[in-house]
Amino acid sequence: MQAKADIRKEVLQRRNQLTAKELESKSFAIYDQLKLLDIYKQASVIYVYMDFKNEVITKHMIEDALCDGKKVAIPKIIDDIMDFYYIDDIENLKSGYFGIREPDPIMLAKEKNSLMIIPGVAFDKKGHRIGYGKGFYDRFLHQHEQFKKVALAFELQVLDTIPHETHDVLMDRIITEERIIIVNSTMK
Ligand SMILES: Nc1nc2c(c(=O)[nH]1)N(C=O)[C@@H](CNc1ccc(C(=O)N[C@@H](CCC(=O)O)C(=O)O)cc1)CN2
Ligand SMILES: Nc1ncnc2c1ncn2[C@@H]1O[C@H](COP(=O)(O)OP(=O)(O)OP(=O)(O)O)[C@@H](O)[C@H]1O
Repeated sequence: MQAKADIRKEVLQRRNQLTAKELESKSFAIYDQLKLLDIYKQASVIYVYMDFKNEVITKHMIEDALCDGKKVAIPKIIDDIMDFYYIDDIENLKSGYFGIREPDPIMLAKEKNSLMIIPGVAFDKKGHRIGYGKGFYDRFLHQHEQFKKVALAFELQVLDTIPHETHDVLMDRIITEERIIIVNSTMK
């Protein structure tokens, strides 16, 4: 099996080759599927990343969610710890960690069992995830076990199997532009 670092490099290289048009259309297809899920429709709060580089675009989701009256919480890294803060306007995000747009750390989000929309570099069908290698999501999710974890990824990011460790937290669903991978069928 390939080492995590090799997989990260290879998948990022492939994801970087997507054109702006492909990014848009695939991201819309993913958002369209997410919108149909009961867990999304019923969520009054969503924890979601602000897309950067060639991640699945979340901008429209954030704008729609705020418009629909959902509370939206976005991650920010402070002293090497990731936490989530509510935002009321996407325009108020500021360039932070590695240039990712982050919220002002004013309203700390403290939900325990909300829906979390998770980014990543590579996934496998069993719900394993490789991120940028800093373990931010793993650590956060270990401390917040009750979140419903829905990952967004392009099909090119889903591999048959990826190396995993005991501290890895599994995704419940992975949505790509082609399918929804159900890892945890008991999640409602
Ligand atoms: N949109 C988004 N926000 C997020 C995350 C994420 O994956 N996506 N995170 C999830 O943890 C946290 C930030 N984690 C990060 C960890 C490392 C690097 C980083 O090293 N970036 C370098 C190298 C990338 C590469 O390997 O090519 C860079 O961007 O130059 C960036 C973000 C919190 N916010
Ligand atoms: N629950 C945890 N507690 C303590 N350290 C952890 C935990 N999870 C991950 N780490 C550490 O964080 C580092 C990166 O972990 P890993 O390679 O799993 O990150 P990743 O999932 O690719 O990245 P990220 O979550 O930032 O997107 C490793 O050194 C790992 O030991």
